[in-house]
Amino acid sequence: MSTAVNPDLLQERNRATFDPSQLTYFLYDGAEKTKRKRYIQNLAIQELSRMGMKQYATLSREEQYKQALQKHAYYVQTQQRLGLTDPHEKEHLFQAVLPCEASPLTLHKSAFVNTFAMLASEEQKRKWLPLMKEFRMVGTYVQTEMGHGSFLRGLETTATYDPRTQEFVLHCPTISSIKFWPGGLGKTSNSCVVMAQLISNGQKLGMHSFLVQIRDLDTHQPLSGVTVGDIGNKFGYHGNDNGFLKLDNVRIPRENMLMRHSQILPDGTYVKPKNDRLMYGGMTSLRAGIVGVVSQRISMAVTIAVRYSAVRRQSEIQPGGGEVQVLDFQTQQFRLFPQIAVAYATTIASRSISDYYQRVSAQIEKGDLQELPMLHALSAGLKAYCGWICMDGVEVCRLACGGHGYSQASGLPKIYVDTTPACTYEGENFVLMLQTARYLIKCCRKVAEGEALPEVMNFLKVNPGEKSRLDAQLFMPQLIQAYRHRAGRIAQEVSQKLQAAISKGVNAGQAWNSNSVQLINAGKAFSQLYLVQDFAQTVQSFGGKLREVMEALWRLFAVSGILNALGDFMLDGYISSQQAAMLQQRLLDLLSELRPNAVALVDAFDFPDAVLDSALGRWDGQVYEALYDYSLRSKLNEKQVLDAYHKYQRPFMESQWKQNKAAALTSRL
Ligand SMILES: CCCCCCCC/C=C\CCCCCCCC(=O)SCCNC(=O)CCNC(=O)[C@H](O)C(C)(C)COP(=O)(O)OP(=O)(O)OC[C@H]1O[C@@H](n2cnc3c(N)ncnc32)[C@H](O)[C@@H]1OP(=O)(O)O
Ligand SMILES: Cc1cc2nc3c(=O)[nH]c(=O)nc-3n(C[C@H](O)[C@H](O)[C@H](O)COP(=O)(O)OP(=O)(O)OC[C@H]3O[C@@H](n4cnc5c(N)ncnc54)[C@H](O)[C@@H]3O)c2cc1C
Repeated sequence: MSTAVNPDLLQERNRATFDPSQLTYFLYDGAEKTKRKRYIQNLAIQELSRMGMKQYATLSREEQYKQALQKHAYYVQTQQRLGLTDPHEKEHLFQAVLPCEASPLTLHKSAFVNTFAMLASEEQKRKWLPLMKEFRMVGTYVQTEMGHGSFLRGLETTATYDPRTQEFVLHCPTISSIKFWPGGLGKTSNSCVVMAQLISNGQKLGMHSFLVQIRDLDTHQPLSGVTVGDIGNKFGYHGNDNGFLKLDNVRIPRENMLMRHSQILPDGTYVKPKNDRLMYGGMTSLRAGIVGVVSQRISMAVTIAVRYSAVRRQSEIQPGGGEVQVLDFQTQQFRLFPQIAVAYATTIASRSISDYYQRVSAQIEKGDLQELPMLHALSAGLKAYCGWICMDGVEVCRLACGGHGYSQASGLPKIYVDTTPACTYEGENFVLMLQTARYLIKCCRKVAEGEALPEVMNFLKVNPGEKSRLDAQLFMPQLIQAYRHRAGRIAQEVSQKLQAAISKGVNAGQAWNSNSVQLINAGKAFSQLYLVQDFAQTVQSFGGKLREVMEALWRLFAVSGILNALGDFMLDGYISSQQAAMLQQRLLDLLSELRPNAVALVDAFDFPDAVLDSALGRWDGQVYEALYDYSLRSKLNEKQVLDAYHKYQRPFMESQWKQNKAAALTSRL
């Protein structure tokens, strides 16, 4: 394959008005850490290539599973070999080893060990953490059942305490109570944290967590009373053996209930937790982490689509003027540039929610639970909102690549099927957004009662007759104020509707359901406000040319967000028709302004080609060579005439021939 860089891409890189390495250093915390990231990723990419790893998309389900295990083992061993302790360095390595290739071992650390560490007592941690860390115990987080996932109080699996033997009896009494979906459960895990309804002394005590061994640690055979397996093929995520588990009166010692926050004493007495929401801590941590996962996915997808759009030439703008780069079409810019903005906005939000998570969990460790409701509302809202916009964005990128976007060679289907489950797992997005709305409504009540709010919630003190002062300059404070006003207005309006319904005698549940579409909108508006503010704050920390470009990108994010939900901003007359028309025009101006920097903005993400795994998104832009090479490697091309021709196609053809068969058997027309 040619080693030259495609001249269109070269030209794009030459015409950028800022130095993308400045942005790369921002993303990876400086020049030194960027160098280290590149070292770690290149090492892994070269070693894996020498180990003969195959392209994920060319493998069967079983092969994807096997290769993912092999790669995950390499990931852990390489971490140890290089002595990596920094979580970012581990993440860089992971990205290079398993880019969008669901591994059956992902849940071991992120959900099994982490949840265990959060919910177990010190004594339990001393006993089991070493076994988990050295992979004697390989585990997952087993919560969802066939019949219930969102509604945790509806889970049916029981853990009944037997004081005579000081054991819990774990049991799935019905078909709907079979645990279903947990990652790595089907074939890989020998242990798990199981969420089950605790029953002691005949009392139902709600959902609690238990450490349950499901397979022999040596032979890996399922233990007695355990029925476990893979759930079968899915939309994607094939490297992962999402599984089912049926527990049939399985007995575990009393010490296997995770006892940090609540306990069962030997005689069956229940000791309540200080706050029963602490049980959900593992989910909150993953939700915060998922914002980072989806931001990475959209960053990859938009890198592919923008680079490809710079080398793809199609149609003329001026008759006779020659074919243009498709990136020059306004419609292509309209589709792709907002996705670059989404990629940066969500990346920035993922950092701040992760910092906030760390801060609040440190407070929780010390027994201060004051900020837990805010953390829950924010992590749920951002997980849902970022999940949605990143998933939609990946598909926009795929469609913007035309026919080749539909080929696995583009890398985009692989990214999409890895992004979309983030809207479902760890809390279905609508369900989570309603949790965010629940917090907003509580805050609205506080406003009504004159109580103090956390600083970030002050936007809920809405000035009803307010009019926007936005003009063509698109000043930051005015744009941000538009989002504050809209988020505040929607939340207050739906809060008043709820109050009105309740005072008319409608029960609270009914009132909630009848207003839930608007409640979702309130949650979205709040989450979007968070992204807009956070992105703005980061942009202000940049200087020089980088600041100019990132300010334009931020404006595009803010303006396209308003235009996509124009009704929200205009319904109460906050934004006038003239202002709306001005925003429509300014959006188009921003597209032209950003055009020279589009490639530099995606180059700054610094994804190695092996991570993008895309014929279209290659650094050198040699897309046609790569596509052709990919086709030649299709398994169907291994033989010139396939067995299926002789077995099915030929007999079928012959069955259709009306003329004398012998005559038709001539080999050329
Ligand atoms: C540090 C490491 C980071 C690493 C990051 C790496 C990332 C790795 C990347 C990729 C791998 C990902 C691989 C996939 C993993 C998938 C795993 C799974 O899918 S596990 C299953 C998830 N299942 C759900 O999420 C169920 C959703 N349902 C629920 O959570 C609940 O049922 C909910 C919230 C919908 C309702 O809970 P209610 O029915 O028990 O209770 P109510 O009465 O509604 O709430 C009680 C109070 O508790 C609060 N609450 C609920 N959840 C809370 C929480 N988590 N924290 C704090 N408060 C909470 C509520 O807001 C409410 O508050 P008030 O009473 O209004 O004050
Ligand atoms: C790839 C993948 C990996 C997973 N990994 C794990 C894992 O490791 N461990 C684990 O335990 N689980 C796992 N799950 C399960 C996952 O957490 C659940 O599927 C998820 O929580 C959604 O629950 P559900 O399937 O019951 O959806 P449902 O709740 O049945 O959702 C169906 C519809 O009902 C709506 N709905 C439900 N409740 C409400 C409500 N109160 N208000 C309004 N609408 C509502 C939803 O919005 C949705 O549109 C995984 C799932 C997937 C797809």
